[in-house]
Amino acid sequence: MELRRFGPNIIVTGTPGCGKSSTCELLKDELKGYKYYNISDFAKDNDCFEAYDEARKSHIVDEDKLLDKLEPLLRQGNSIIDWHVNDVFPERLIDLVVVLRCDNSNLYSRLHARGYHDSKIEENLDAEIMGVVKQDAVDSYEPHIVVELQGDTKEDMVSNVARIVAWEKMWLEQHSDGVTNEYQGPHGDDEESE
Ligand SMILES: Nc1ncnc2c1ncn2[C@@H]1O[C@H](COP(=O)(O)OP(=O)(O)OP(=O)(O)O)[C@@H](O)[C@H]1O
Repeated sequence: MELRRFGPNIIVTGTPGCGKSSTCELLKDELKGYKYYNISDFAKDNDCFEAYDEARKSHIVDEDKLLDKLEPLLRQGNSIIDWHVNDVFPERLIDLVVVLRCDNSNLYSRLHARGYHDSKIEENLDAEIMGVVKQDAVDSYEPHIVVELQGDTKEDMVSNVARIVAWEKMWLEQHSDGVTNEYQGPHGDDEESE
C-alpha cells in the first residue's frame, strides 16, 4: 500500500440536499485526474451495506468494510469523497473537509422536490439547523482543515468550487514531497508527518 500521497483527499460533506453531488460534479471537471467517490454508490457497488433502516428508508453502511475497500484508494491521494457522514475516515488520510451549508427554505424546497416524506424532511432540516454535520467534522479533524461554505445559489457553487481549486493548487505547492499516509502518533511530532 502507498506510504505517501502526492495529491490531497477532499471530503465534500453536508446535510442531504445541501448540494454535495452537484458541487462534486463541477469540482471533478476542474480537478483533472481526481477520483470521485460518492460513498452511497460506492457502498452499494462494493457490498458494504449491513442492514436497511425501515424507519429512515435508508441503508446502514458497514463502516469497517467500507474503509477496508476505500483505504487503499485513499492512500493514492487525489480523491473527492461525497458523503453526508464525515467522521468515519482516518484523520491521517484526509486533507480538507468542505462542509456545505444551505438555508432552511432552500433545503426544504430541495428535499420536498425529491418527494421526501415530511418526517425525513424535518429530520434533515433539524440536522441542518443544529449544524450536526459541521460538528461531526470539527470533532473528527483538525479545525484548520474544516471549511464551511454556503451553497444556496448556483453562484455560490461556482465560487465554492473556485475556492477548493485554489486550495488544492496551494496544497500541491506546499507539499511537493507529498504527505504520509501512516499514523504519526498522537502528537504527530515525526518530521515525516508533513
Ligand atoms: N448551490 C446550489 N444552488 C442551487 N441549487 C443547488 C445548489 N446545490 C444543489 N442544488 C440543487 O439542490 C438539489 C440537491 O443537490 P445535490 O443532489 O447535489 O445534494 P446532495 O447534498 O448531494 O444530496 P444527497 O446527499 O441527498 O445526495 C439538486 O436539485 C441541485 O440541483
